[in-house]
Amino acid sequence: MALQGVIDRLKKTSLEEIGVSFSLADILRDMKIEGNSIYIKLFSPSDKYHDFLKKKAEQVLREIGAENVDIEFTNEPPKATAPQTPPPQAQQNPFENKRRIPKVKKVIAVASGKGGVGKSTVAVNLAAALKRMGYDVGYLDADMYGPSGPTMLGAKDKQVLAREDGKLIPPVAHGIKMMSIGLLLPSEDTPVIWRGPVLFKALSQFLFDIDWAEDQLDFLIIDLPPGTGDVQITLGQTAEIDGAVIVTTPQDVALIDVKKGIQMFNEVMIPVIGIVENMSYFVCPDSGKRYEIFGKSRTEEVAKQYNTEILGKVPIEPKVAEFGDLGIPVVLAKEDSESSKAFMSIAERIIKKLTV
Ligand SMILES: Nc1ncnc2c1ncn2[C@@H]1O[C@H](COP(=O)(O)OP(=O)(O)OP(=O)(O)O)[C@@H](O)[C@H]1O
Repeated sequence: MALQGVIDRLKKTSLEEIGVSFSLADILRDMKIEGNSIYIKLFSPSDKYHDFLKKKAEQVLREIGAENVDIEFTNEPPKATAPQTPPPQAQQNPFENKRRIPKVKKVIAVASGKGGVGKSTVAVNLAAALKRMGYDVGYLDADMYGPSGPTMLGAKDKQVLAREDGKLIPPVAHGIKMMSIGLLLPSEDTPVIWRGPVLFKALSQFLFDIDWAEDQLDFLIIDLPPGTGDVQITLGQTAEIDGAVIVTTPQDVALIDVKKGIQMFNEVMIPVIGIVENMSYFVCPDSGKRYEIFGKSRTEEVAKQYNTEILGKVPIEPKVAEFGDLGIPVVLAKEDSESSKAFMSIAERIIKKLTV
C-alpha cells in the first residue's frame, strides 16, 4: 500500500457525521505501513468518538487494500501530516499550539449561544458551588465585551497586581481567585472594542499569564462571551479545555443557538460536558405551584440529538438576581434556596463527568 494513497484517502474521509468540518487526515498522528498491514494513531481528546472513528478508518483503509488494520488513539494534539511542503496558512492544523493553562488541574468553559440567558450567573455560581465543596477554584471572566464577573462577585474595587516577571496576581472574592478584563479597564462604562491581534494578545495573556496558585487550582471556570465568535475560537485553538458547559433557557430561539454552540465546540475539539437549563421554571411562593414560563422545554430533545445531557435545571428566583447585583453568588448567600441546590447538584455532576 502506498503512503500517499493512504493519506489521500484519509483526506477525503470527512467526519461531518460527528459535527466537525475536518477529515481523518487532520487527526492523523502517526502511521506505519508494512505490505498490506497498516497501523495508525488518531487524535481524539474524548473516547466518546473512538468507536465511530475506528469503524470509519477501518472501512476506508480496507477499501484501499489494507488487510490488517491497527488503530490507536491519543489525546495529544496532532502534528501536520504532510511535512514535505509547508501547508498554506488556511490548512495549518489549528490545534498544534494548544497548551495547558499553567497551575490548573481542570479547566471548564461556560458558554451560551445567546446573550442574557444567565451564563455569567451560572459560571459564578458554579465556581462558588465548587468552592463550597472545598475545592481551590478560579474564575476567569473572558467576556471581553461585557464583563459582569466583578459585579457578580462583588469585586469591582479589587486591585490586580503584577509580579516582576509580568504574571498577574488574581484578587480573591468569596474565597474564589478571579480575573476579569473589567478589573483592568479604567472605568466600568468604558466600551471595549477589540481588534483581532489585540484581542488575541489580551486573551492569551489572560489564559497563560495569570499566576493562579502556589501549587495548583482544582478548577478554573472560564466565563465566555455569548455566541460563537473570535474569543471562543481562539480559546479553543490555544488552550486545552477539559470541557464546556452550555447554558440556555428553554425557549426555542435559545435552543437554536445551543446547537451552534455544540457544533463549534466539536470543531475545536472541546468535549461538551452538558447543558444547563437556566430560568427553567418558576415556583410560586404562595402556592408552591410550578410554572414553566417559557413553555414546554425542548432542551432534552436537543441534548439527545447531540449526544449530550442536561446537567440540571435552575429555576427563576428573584434572589438569584438580587444577590447577583449585590455581588454575592446565591449559592453562598442562600444555601437553602432551590436555585442554590440546583447549582450544587450541577457542580457535583460536572465533577463526576470530568473525573470518570
Ligand atoms: N435563575 C435566575 N433567576 C433569576 N434571575 C436570573 C437567573 N439567572 C440569571 N438571572 C438574571 O438575569 C440577568 C442576566 O444574567 P447574566 O448576566 O448571568 O446573563 P449572561 O447570559 O451572562 O448575559 P450576557 O453574557 O449577555 O452578558 C441578570 O440580571 C441575572 O441576575
